[in-house]
Amino acid sequence: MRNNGRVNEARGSDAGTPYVTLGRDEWAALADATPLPLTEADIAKVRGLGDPVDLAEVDQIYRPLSRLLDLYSGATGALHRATSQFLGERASRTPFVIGVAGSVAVGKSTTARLLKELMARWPRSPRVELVTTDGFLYPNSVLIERDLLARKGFPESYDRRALRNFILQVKSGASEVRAPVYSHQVYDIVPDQQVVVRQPDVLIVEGLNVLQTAQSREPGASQIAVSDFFDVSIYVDADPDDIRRWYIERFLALRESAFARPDSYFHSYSTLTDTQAKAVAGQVWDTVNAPNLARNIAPTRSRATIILRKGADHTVESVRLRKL
Ligand SMILES: Nc1ncnc2c1ncn2[C@@H]1O[C@H](COP(=O)(O)OP(=O)(O)O)[C@@H](O)[C@H]1O
Ligand SMILES: CC(C)(COP(=O)(O)O)[C@@H](O)C(=O)NCCC(=O)O
Repeated sequence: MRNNGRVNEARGSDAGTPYVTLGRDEWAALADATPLPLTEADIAKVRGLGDPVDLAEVDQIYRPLSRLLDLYSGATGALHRATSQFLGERASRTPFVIGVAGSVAVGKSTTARLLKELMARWPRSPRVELVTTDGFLYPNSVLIERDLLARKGFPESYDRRALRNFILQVKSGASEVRAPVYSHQVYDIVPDQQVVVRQPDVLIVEGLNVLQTAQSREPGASQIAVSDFFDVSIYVDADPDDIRRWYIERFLALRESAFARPDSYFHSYSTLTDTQAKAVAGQVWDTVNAPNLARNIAPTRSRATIILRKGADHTVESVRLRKL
């Protein structure tokens, strides 16, 4: 295998799994020689609250990832053209679709936003759109009616059919597809607001449950899941104890920023002491987000094409790449 002018032995997959695991340095060496197209100011714009991602992390982790995705995008396009040729049809435009999954507070949004910026700077300047699945959560009124408000983020709290149809339409090349919008600030779907996606070259779909399979238990349910439309998927992974800590630290920081605004659903939390805020955040984590991670999200990790494993300081320690 050629790599930056060097020749490596082909790596075997990890015993009993379809993955090969690369340590941080080994992974970083796989970037090509092109310079990082982002500056510290670009990174500051996409960095999520509490996520310390910096230039070194983007250079060592995200630059090789962008290169791999560029290769995958080219190969997927070729496969799509082969299908069209076989069918005797003119190849239609279809976006390359990437799923980004992982727990609440693991930093998926930062990963997805960084990829958007990097991919938009590929030589052919593709149009990259990013959609988060929170827009497909049922409104609070519906969640209350179904006794699901304390399960926000669980698979059943989403309108999965609408999300699936949204991706199907974008992938089918529809000229304009609309998605609802969720506000963390008001903790609900925003009425009368939509995001409009117009024939992107790349679509990134980011959310907790994007790697779920179809719910075959539901009578009459479609056997097609959102994940069936992904050309590549990325799972952002970390030790649940670290994620719990990040969640609580972010809650403490939000208390002084987002929660302090009067329109915040959590405005009453803005006056909590540190001890009280830690207890509230810990309780939300333990009763909602931790069970969702254990029951619904973590079991989907083994379906991802790429697993980014973060250490306690949020930096990526290793990358697992599906080889088989
Ligand atoms: N209560 C909140 N108020 C305002 N912003 C929030 C709140 N909770 C989360 N966020 C922001 O929403 C985004 C998504 O958060 P989350 O679903 O936990 O995913 P992740 O941390 O993996 O990106 C993050 O940028 C986070 O800072
Ligand atoms: C909005 C979320 C469900 C995440 O949505 P996603 O975009 O991942 O589909 C999550 O951030 C959330 O608010 N969970 C509810 C529990 C909590 O307040 O932490």
